[in-house]
Amino acid sequence: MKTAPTTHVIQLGYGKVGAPLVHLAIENRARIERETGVHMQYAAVVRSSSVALGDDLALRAADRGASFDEWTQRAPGMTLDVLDPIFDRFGLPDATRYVLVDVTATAETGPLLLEALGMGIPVVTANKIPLAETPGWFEQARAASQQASTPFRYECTVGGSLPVISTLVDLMTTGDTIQRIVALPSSSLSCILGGFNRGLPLDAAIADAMRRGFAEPNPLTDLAGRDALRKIVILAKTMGLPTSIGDVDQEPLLDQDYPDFDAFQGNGMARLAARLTAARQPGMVTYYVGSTSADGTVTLGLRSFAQASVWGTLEPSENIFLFSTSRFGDLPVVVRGIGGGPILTASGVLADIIKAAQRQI
Ligand SMILES: NC(=O)C1=CN([C@@H]2O[C@H](COP(=O)(O)OP(=O)(O)OC[C@H]3O[C@@H](n4cnc5c(N)ncnc54)[C@H](OP(=O)(O)O)[C@@H]3O)[C@@H](O)[C@H]2O)C=CC1
Ligand SMILES: N[C@@H](CC=O)C(=O)O
Repeated sequence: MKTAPTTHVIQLGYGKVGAPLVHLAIENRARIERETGVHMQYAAVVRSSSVALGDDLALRAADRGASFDEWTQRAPGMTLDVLDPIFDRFGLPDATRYVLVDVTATAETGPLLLEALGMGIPVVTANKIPLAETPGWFEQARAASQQASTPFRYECTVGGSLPVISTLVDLMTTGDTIQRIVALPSSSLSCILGGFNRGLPLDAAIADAMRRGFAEPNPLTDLAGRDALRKIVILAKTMGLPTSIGDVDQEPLLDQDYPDFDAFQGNGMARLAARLTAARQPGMVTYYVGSTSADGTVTLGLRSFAQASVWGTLEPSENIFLFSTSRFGDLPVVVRGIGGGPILTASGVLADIIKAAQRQI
């Protein structure tokens, strides 16, 4: 029987999403190979200052739960030096198949991901920051991917594991024209405002979003709408719009910048609760909603919808994306569901790794 070539996974990040990702990949390895022909091994897991090399380590990590202690100090910075020990051990990328996976929450990985794409190494990312916040990054990544047919997959940057980017790309590549996307893209804000809409106190709704793993490492990123903003920018860029983060007409959710979450608790929390209470109207639900239109208008802010509309049927933490297109006419294509959270996001990243290993762009 012909043996499938091995795809070596280099994973940046081993946090709330990264840890379950290793587990899912290892647990489902035989099934993945049987059903897709992709034989996957871990080459390395890289953290902020340490690295664990080799599939055997990843295997033992999966056996032992979420932590393993065989991390060694890694080269500082985020340049190709970080990957050198991996290439020394498993071979150079021209002779070895790799997929580079970013499940960190930092801009630091951006240059390395671009270098990898330039070397023909497929990139999978759930990290929105380089795509949305680093000027020109998304356009460079997409060009590098298209020029050499190197997969660049970022499904989980928007809507977690929901098929949002793939739906958008499929609509566009088959010649449909996207007129407008309206979206509730933040799982945290859906959880928080959905809970609040149903009468949960704001602090309890925020605690729920954090407990369920929706929040970013700094939860103020979600509460200030920055994470939702990143997602709307990624949708707009995927539509082919030249949108930068500063171009979005954003209604801020918080009354001021807070240095950290502790500083927000207390007065900040009370002021946000008062604002959301004031926005309440009988028979309506209020969410933090983004939209991106073909004419280049991109907006984000609090919007109220009739309880009797699809918005009134959303469960707290559900995302919804409504794509209005020329072909679909009056009835938009709708993608909705709970896509965020560590396990679901990890499953979406794993699906992207398999597609990248199959060279799906
Ligand atoms: N939670 C969710 O529902 C979803 C999350 N995402 C995205 O997934 C990503 C990961 O989120 P989450 O797991 O919660 O984040 P965590 O903060 O839990 O984990 C981040 C990981 O990145 C590592 N890291 C930080 N800087 C570097 C660096 N320079 N090089 C290598 N590793 C680094 C950290 O290392 P160390 O362990 O040393 O601290 C940590 O392991 C984020 O970008 C998030 O937006 C996307 C969709 C949904
Ligand atoms: N913090 C994000 C996680 C997924 O991207 C969110 O709340 O949606």
